[in-house]
Amino acid sequence: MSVLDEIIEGVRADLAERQARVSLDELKERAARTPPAKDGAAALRGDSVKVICEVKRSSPSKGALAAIADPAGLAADYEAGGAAVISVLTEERKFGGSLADLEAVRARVDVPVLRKDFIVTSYQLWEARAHGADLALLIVAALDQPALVSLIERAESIGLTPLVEVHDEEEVERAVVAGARIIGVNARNLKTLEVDRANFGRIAPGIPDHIVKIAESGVRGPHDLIAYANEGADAVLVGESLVTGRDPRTAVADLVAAGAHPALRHGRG
Ligand SMILES: O=C(O)c1ccccc1NCC(=O)[C@H](O)[C@H](O)COP(=O)(O)O
Repeated sequence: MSVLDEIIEGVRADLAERQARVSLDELKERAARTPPAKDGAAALRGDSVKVICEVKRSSPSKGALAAIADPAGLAADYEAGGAAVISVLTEERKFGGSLADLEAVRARVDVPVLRKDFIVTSYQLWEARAHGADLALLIVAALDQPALVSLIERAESIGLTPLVEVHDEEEVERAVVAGARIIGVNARNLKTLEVDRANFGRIAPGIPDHIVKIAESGVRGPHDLIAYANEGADAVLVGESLVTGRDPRTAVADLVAAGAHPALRHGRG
C-alpha cells in the first residue's frame, strides 16, 4: 500500500465517523450561514509571486514538526508577514490537523483560507465551506477522473476555489481536462516522500498560461521562491520551513519581499 493509499484509508475511516455524527443537511445549513467565500484565485494573481503559508504540525515524511498550540495566532503572524492565502492541514492522523484549526484560523485572518486535506467526497467540500474555507485542495492522484471532474464542479458550485494538485505531466493533462483553474505542482513524491524541486520546472511549461501555477513543497527560503518564480510559478506553498523557524512573520515577509522583486515581474500579471 502506498503512503497516499494509507493516508486515504485513515481519512475515509475518520470521515465515516463524522458522517455518522453530522448529516449532510446540517453541513449545508451551516455552510449557508457562513459568510460568502473570498476569491481564492484573485488572491493568487498579480504582479508579485504570492506566498501561501501552511499551518502544519506534523507530516508522514518528517513526523512531528511543531506543536502549534495556537494555530490562529500563527496564521495571524503569517498574514502580518504578507501571506496571500493561509493553508490549514485538517487531516488528523498524519498531520495533526483538524476542522477546529480551520475554523479558528478563519475567525482570525482576512485573507482566503485553504482546506488542505485528502478530499475524496463532496461531503468534505461542504465541511470545508461550513468551517469557513475559501479554497479546497483536490489531489489528482487520489481521485479517478469522474470524481475529479465532479469535485471541481461541486467545489465551484458551493463557492470554493479548487486548487488541483499534480505530480507529473499525465496528472496535468487530467487536471486541465477536468477544468482546473489553479494547479499546484507538488515537489513531494507521494510514493517515496522525496522532495524534488526540479519537478516544477519539468511540468509547469505544459500548464496553459491562463491557469494559476503554484509550486508546492520544499521552499526553504527566498532563494527557492526565486527559483520557482523563474520557472513560472505564480505562487509558492510553504509549510515546514515556516513552522520550524524561529520567526514565522519575518520569514514570510522575506519570502513576500523576494516575490515582489521587480526582476521577477516580466510576463507576470
Ligand atoms: O509533507 C508530507 O510529508 C506529505 C506527505 C504525504 C502527502 C502530503 C504531504 N504534505 C502535504 C504538502 O503538500 C505540504 O505540506 C506542502 O506542500 C508544504 O510543503 P513543505 O513546505 O515542504 O512542508
